[in-house]
Amino acid sequence: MSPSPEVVVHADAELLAAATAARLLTKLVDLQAANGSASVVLTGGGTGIAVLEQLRHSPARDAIDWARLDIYWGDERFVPSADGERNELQAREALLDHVPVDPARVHAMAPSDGVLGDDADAAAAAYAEVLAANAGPGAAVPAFDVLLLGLGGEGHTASIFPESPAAYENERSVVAVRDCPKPPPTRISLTFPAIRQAAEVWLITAGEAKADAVALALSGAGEVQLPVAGARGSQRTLWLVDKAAAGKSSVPSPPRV
Ligand SMILES: O=C(O)[C@H](O)[C@@H](O)[C@H](O)[C@H](O)COP(=O)(O)O
Repeated sequence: MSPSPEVVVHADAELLAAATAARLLTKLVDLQAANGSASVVLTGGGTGIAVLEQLRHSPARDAIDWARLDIYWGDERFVPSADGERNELQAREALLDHVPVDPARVHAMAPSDGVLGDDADAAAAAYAEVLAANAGPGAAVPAFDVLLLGLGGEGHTASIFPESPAAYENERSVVAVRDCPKPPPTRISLTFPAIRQAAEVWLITAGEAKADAVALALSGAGEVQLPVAGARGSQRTLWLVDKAAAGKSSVPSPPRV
């Protein structure tokens, strides 16, 4: 696992989303130049979707070769495919339906009205198979280049909630989670072992409501009580936060504008 998170603080939520979009764009362009392709794991939540919207509007957007980008999700709400709560639907509206991605390289998690029916465990197992099919030799999960995550006020990330079974999962790469405190209650989520296969994990969060979780995570809280603390990349863990979310942490604030 990477060393302690690097923290970058931006003045406000809008600047955070714009700066993160610019950072992601440059990262993916560099990866494609070096490796011929790139992979990214998207997150749900308002901040994660705001980054995608900013990326859509970037004048440099098509510097990314969208056809050579593998796209995954860190978690999904287990609802019907047309339900606006779906992270995939929100990501498509924000960005993916506006750029020429290769549909075969967009790996969405199953909806509750798909071929697997309303069986969240089957949906989780199916996604684990997708990950394994796209992983390197002997690996169960691709070595994602960049894995984006959001943060809940009580410390959840992806759909790993405090003290939940998913927080204790050390074998499977994908699990169904139920009775989530953040609606909708049933979700599909990557687990810590899967998240930690990513070269870089970027945690993106904004707002005063996240300040306690940010401060606790940066001061050494455990991953079961505060799951975001366990979300580390194999090479790098980057926390991209706004000033309000950093308000209770001893991290340098952005320059006065
Ligand atoms: O599907 C989800 O809900 C997300 O994956 C979840 O982990 C989200 O990122 C956080 O709850 C932050 O959400 P906000 O950015 O909207 O606060």
